[in-house]
Amino acid sequence: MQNDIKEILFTEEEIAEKVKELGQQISKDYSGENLTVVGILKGSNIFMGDLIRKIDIPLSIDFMVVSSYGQSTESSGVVKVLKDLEYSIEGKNILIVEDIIDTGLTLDYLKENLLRRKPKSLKICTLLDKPARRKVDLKVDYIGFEIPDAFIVGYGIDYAERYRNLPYVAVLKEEVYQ
Ligand SMILES: O=P(O)(O)OC[C@H]1O[C@H](OP(=O)(O)OP(=O)(O)O)[C@H](O)[C@@H]1O
Ligand code: HPA
Ligand SMILES: [Mg+2]
Repeated sequence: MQNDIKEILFTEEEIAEKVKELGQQISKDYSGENLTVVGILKGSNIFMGDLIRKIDIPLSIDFMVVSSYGQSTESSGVVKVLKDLEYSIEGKNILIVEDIIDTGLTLDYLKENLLRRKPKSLKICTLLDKPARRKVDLKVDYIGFEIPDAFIVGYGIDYAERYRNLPYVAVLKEEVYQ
């Protein structure tokens, strides 16, 4: 696994520090409010688990499973919903948690989809933001790190379902997928 890595962008320690900062900011911003954190699986699995343990106000969690990359390093442009939320979000403050925003197509679709369900508010938190590849305009409320235009793996993020268990965020060697 490690042999396929070109460069580590963020170590376990750097990620932990950033997640703590994000958790503190979110706790402050939602203090006294209800909060439902919606994780977008599978990629957000590890980030979401770490983040909610750094948020020290009462909250609920729910998940959606969506996929658009499959076995590729390019978005198919079609967001497939494999599992929907369990609960209604009407009248609730919703915080979407993503691992990475790349073209923005996944979140553009999800935002529209969730707004139709009439939440009280809808915000987005992502660990990684790759603005160079954006295809749609998107407002992101909480960003961990901005990253360069390269294919990323680790800390929940995959290539063809592999590398999610790497504890750091890294750039995958091009020869692995070319
Ligand atoms: O901004 P975009 O170009 O839409 O890319 C971001 C999305 O792509 C990845 O999901 P993927 O479809 O790979 O599913 P996964 O979370 O199961 O890996 C990632 O987890 C985001 O949800
Ligand atoms: N790596 C893995 N999955 C992704 C990426 C990436 O850089 N961008 C969008 N989905
Ligand atoms: Mg993926």
